[in-house]
Amino acid sequence: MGAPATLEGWYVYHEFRTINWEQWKSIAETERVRIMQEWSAFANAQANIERDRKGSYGQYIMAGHKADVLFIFMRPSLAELNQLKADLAKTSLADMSQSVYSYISIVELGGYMAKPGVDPALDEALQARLKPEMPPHQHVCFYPMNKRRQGEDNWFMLSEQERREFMKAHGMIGRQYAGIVKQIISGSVGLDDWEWGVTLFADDPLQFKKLVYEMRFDASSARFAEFGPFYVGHRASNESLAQWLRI
Ligand code: VOV
Repeated sequence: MGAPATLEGWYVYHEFRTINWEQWKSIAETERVRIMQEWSAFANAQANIERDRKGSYGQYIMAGHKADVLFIFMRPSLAELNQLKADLAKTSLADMSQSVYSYISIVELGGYMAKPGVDPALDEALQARLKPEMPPHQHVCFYPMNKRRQGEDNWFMLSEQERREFMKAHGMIGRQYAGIVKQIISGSVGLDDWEWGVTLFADDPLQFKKLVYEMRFDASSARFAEFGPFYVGHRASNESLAQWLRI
């Protein structure tokens, strides 16, 4: 036995924030407009970096009490994500909000996704999955998860063959959602509190429920998966974020 080979791509930083509404309402309209203009410049700079294929960026408005907004950043290095954390903190919108949750991980693919005899660094399709552009879908869903280590249900004590079979069945369910739900699986063992971060993208949020529920009945989730909190939201352009915040 031994750890299976994995392929890693960009580091991922999910930043969840809530707006300090009292403070936001207490400032002048002109100041709110200035803050949102400043934010748009920040977000546009992120979009340019994405266009240059040096990272990726998404901004979302979140449902429920857990967070108001989610910013997702991907970069080649952790140090770049740490710089981004500071750049974000220096914006005026950061002064009007606070971090309520964050998640650090790295885009991960099973090593057997590599084509035999082909250098993964030269496989363009693989590289596009390891360094993904933020999918354009209208909705996002994030949750962290572990694979169980309990009695008979210990994922990490299975043989490679067994794990492969479980993941094959898992992949078959996922494939039925091709073009409907896109997943970015990021590994976080040694990086954050759970073993993986799951980020799903879909135009119709109902499809998150359908997919996650269907997977619950598959052994790889039914027997082995443990889940953290779920976050769901919709994609926000600079204009729609400003509109959402308008008093
Ligand atoms: C959109 C659907 C979708 C599709 C097509 C899909 C396919 C695949 C394939 C083919 C593979 C294996 C190769 C690899 O890439 O590693 C995986 C791998 C993985 N998945 Fe997945 N998954 C999906 C979706 C999908 C969901 C919704 C979840 C959350 C589980 C749930 O119950 O809530 C998930 C989890 C994972 C994890 C944690 C891993 C890594 C496990 C490990 O031990 O390595 N995944 N996944």
